[in-house]
Amino acid sequence: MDKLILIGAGGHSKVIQDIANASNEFETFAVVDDAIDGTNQTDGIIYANTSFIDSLQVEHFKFCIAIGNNATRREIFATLGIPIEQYAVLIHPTAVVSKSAEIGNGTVVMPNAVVNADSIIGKHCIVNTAAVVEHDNRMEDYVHISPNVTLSGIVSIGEGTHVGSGATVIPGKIIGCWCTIGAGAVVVGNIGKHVTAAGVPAKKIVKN
Ligand SMILES: CC(=O)SCCNC(=O)CCNC(=O)[C@H](O)C(C)(C)COP(=O)(O)OP(=O)(O)OC[C@H]1O[C@@H](n2cnc3c(N)ncnc32)[C@H](O)[C@@H]1OP(=O)(O)O
Repeated sequence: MDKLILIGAGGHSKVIQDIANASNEFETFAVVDDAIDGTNQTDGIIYANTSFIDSLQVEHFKFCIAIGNNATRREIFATLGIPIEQYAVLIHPTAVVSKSAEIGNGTVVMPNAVVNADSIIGKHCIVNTAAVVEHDNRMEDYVHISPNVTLSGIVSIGEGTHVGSGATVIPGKIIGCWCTIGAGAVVVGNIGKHVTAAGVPAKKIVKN
């Protein structure tokens, strides 16, 4: 079993620990976070400040940036400098992932999610609980697909975009990078970069 180190100790990290426990492929060795002072051990897991990683030979461990915020995952990956091959792909045993799908290092696929044929998912993405990523999707790095989202066939999602809980994207649509799609939205047209869109059909939200 690979020894797993989770970076981040919040709610998202707890769900990832459950995935690691359920997978029989990983054992959680440590949870590190900038908010933890010093080092302690609970139930055989080390809880430590992020600087704990400096004392380790990273090639002996697998890592996961267990933080929900997409921009923060990108920043931490860049700051730590741990090679991408050391980041785990974590897939809950109840998730269904096509053999022809590709999933990048650092990505987590949560319980009951589905990733269908020939979809390509980037690095450090989150396919959250019961999300459906249909066939031939393209998802760049640092994307978060929230619980119960449906991405229909041949959807493309740009880097860092967050699709909110229960949203649906109809087939063939393209959503640019660093967008936020509101919970429950139905995306029926392409969406540009850095856009927040919500509603049915999804429309850009402009803040005054
Ligand atoms: C396990 C997990 O928890 S994973 C995390 C999943 N997280 C999510 O799904 C969150 C998704 N985020 C949202 O839906 C947010 O409401 C956003 C991003 C769409 C908008 O957030 P903000 O920018 O803070 O906008 P704000 O709350 O001020 O609302 C702006 C307007 O949009 C409306 N609005 C906000 N969210 C939505 C939505 N999902 N659908 C329709 N309209 C919405 C508001 O009613 C408001 O309308 P008004 O100007 O007429 O009063």
